[in-house]
Amino acid sequence: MRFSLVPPGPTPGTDERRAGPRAAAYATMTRVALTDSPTGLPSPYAVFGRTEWARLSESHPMNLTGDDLTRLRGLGEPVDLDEVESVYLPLSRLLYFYVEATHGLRLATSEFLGERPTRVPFVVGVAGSVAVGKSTTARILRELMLRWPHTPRVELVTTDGFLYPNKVLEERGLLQRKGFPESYDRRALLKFVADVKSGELAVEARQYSHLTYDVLPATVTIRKPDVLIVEGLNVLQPPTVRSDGTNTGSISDFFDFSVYVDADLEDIRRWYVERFLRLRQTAFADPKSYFHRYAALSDAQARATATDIWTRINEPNLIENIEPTKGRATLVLAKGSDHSVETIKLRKL
Ligand SMILES: Nc1ncnc2c1ncn2[C@@H]1O[C@H](COP(=O)(O)OP(=O)(O)OP(=O)(O)O)[C@@H](O)[C@H]1O
Ligand SMILES: CC(C)(CO)[C@@H](O)C(=O)NCCC(=O)O
Repeated sequence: MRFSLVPPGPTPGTDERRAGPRAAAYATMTRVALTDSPTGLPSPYAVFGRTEWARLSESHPMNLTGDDLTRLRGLGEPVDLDEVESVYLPLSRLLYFYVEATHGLRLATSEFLGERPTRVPFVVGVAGSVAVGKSTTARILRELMLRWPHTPRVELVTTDGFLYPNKVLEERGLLQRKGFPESYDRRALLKFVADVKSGELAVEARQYSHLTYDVLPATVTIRKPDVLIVEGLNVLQPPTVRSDGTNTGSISDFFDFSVYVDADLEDIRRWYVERFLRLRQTAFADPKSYFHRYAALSDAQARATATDIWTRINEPNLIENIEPTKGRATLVLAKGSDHSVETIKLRKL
């Protein structure tokens, strides 16, 4: 890696302590970045260990309580307050800077065009595999943003609501491809995000039920939020060119920031299977659950069923469609086998 790509900061081990926590974190990043270039090309990411990253929250107060976290945590997600403080609080601070800077850029465009400036919703994408914990990540980020000064309106929408109904998936032979890009009404999703971003007063978001394993008839109205978080497997998919030469467009074109929640494939598979085992006592026990028939399975049978669903559907989707979009994210949260975030990669180039 060329030296010029290393960000300005104190020389490691010399000015580090004197220059404060941010500089110390930079110094660590520099050391990692120098060894993080397997292709020989400069990596666009600065890489932080959790301790170094934690220092970047400066002295922002942690105002999320244990009760808040219990409400936000997904099934089987062990995220604790220490993780919120060391991983998500600095990220919330960074996002605050991004929101302000993006608004500043828009003001410049308005001034150039001689138009009255308007506040455009800031859109954050959260991507990653099924069962990696992205819904919890999205919910925690929302909660921290809600605590910013001036209490912004932050809405969270999952792309699951834009899956085609099971009936349509069945007709198209896509029921075993749920979560693959073609199983979503991508045009409706794109229109939804574009409408929110263009300042429409009220935009309808479709909803999904994991209980019935289908989209819901009722929509939810999104009214001019300051921040919109869009969480889903394939939110970072690039646009593609149709056979007639036109471009499909992509919701990621509307993102101002994106997060990819990453972990080793074996770990995610294990989390998926363990969650499936736990769901037998909770969601599957409900007769309305699409998976109710699985509630009575033994551990071994449940493991086999979950592994089969994972191997046929979710794993190929991760490998073919989700993982390849990782390099498009502004920030990658890499989890260790115990589910906790170990490394944070922030796009700098
Ligand atoms: N079959 C199911 N029945 C009921 N709830 C489920 C079912 N599958 C997943 N869930 C719950 O729905 C939420 C979203 O699940 P989904 O598989 O979309 O997760 P995800 O966003 O990949 O998960 P995660 O939040 O773990 O990344 C999770 O909190 C999960 O516990
Ligand atoms: C709804 C999705 C696609 C994404 O959340 C996922 O949870 C899912 O249902 N995948 C299909 C295979 C499975 O049932 O796990």
